[in-house]
Amino acid sequence: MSLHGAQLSYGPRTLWDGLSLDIAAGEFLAVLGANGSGKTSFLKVLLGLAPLSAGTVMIDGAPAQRGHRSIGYVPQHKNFAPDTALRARDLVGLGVDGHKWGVRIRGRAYNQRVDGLLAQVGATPYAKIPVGMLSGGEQQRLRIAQALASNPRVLLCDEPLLSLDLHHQKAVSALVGEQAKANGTAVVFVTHEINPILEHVDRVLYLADGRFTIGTPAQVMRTEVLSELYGTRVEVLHSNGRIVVVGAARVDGHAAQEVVPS
Ligand SMILES: Nc1ncnc2c1ncn2[C@@H]1O[C@H](COP(=O)(O)OP(=O)(O)OP(=O)(O)O)[C@@H](O)[C@H]1O
Repeated sequence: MSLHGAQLSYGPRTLWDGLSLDIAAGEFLAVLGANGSGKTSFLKVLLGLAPLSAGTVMIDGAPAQRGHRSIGYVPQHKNFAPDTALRARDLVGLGVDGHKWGVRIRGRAYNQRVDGLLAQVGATPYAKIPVGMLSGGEQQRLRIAQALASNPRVLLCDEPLLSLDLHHQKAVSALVGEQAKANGTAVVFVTHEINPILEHVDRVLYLADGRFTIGTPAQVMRTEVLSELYGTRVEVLHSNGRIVVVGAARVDGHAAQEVVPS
């Protein structure tokens, strides 16, 4: 997956410009930045849903386009309607490659694949419950299982940890990290909070006020680098293996994160 000289503007506002980036197979890229900095728009470009204003974007050797077969996508969380007539395992089944097994053919391979995915996200106990009756976090785990189902070459995740408790944040992060390393999936993971995924992240793309910086977490998550990016003093503190960005409220969008753990 690669972008070359990429620019995205909406009217007079440029979200980013001159963005060139190769994301290798097996690489885990975290996309960070304040509300409105263009994280979701970055994913939309990769999905072929938002055209670049300049530059090129290639996915798996072809220009980004809607419905690309190589892509698994975990959209930003929205709850299913309470009366959605789809059981948890059916939702995950929709992600299993229909070209191999067919959605209607519930053969052994299909069932084994769905069972394995449900187990991986800890969803086995509620496999037969309609999705609209599940909690936000339970629904989110199913969406992740669905996105992984086709063993995609590229996995795009938009704030997938938001409605998860700490235990499931860790489990899902590990699952996505393993998908990258064991299966060579290139992962782009949009998040406000780097700490739950820190051990899996290879590089960070940090967006701010129409500018960006790219590098390893150690290169990017530094006081000098983020202060330069924001054009204002931002402190990056390292405490008990956690990274805390302290600065103006607009810096990372979550005021609560700006409290240094004691
Ligand atoms: N289709 C569009 N037309 C015009 N402006 C848009 C469009 N899509 C997004 N924007 C604007 O671009 C900016 C970036 O939006 P985006 O959703 O990418 O931000 P984000 O970094 O994902 O934010 P958040 O953390 O709040 O989810 C916002 O100011 C948004 O209003």
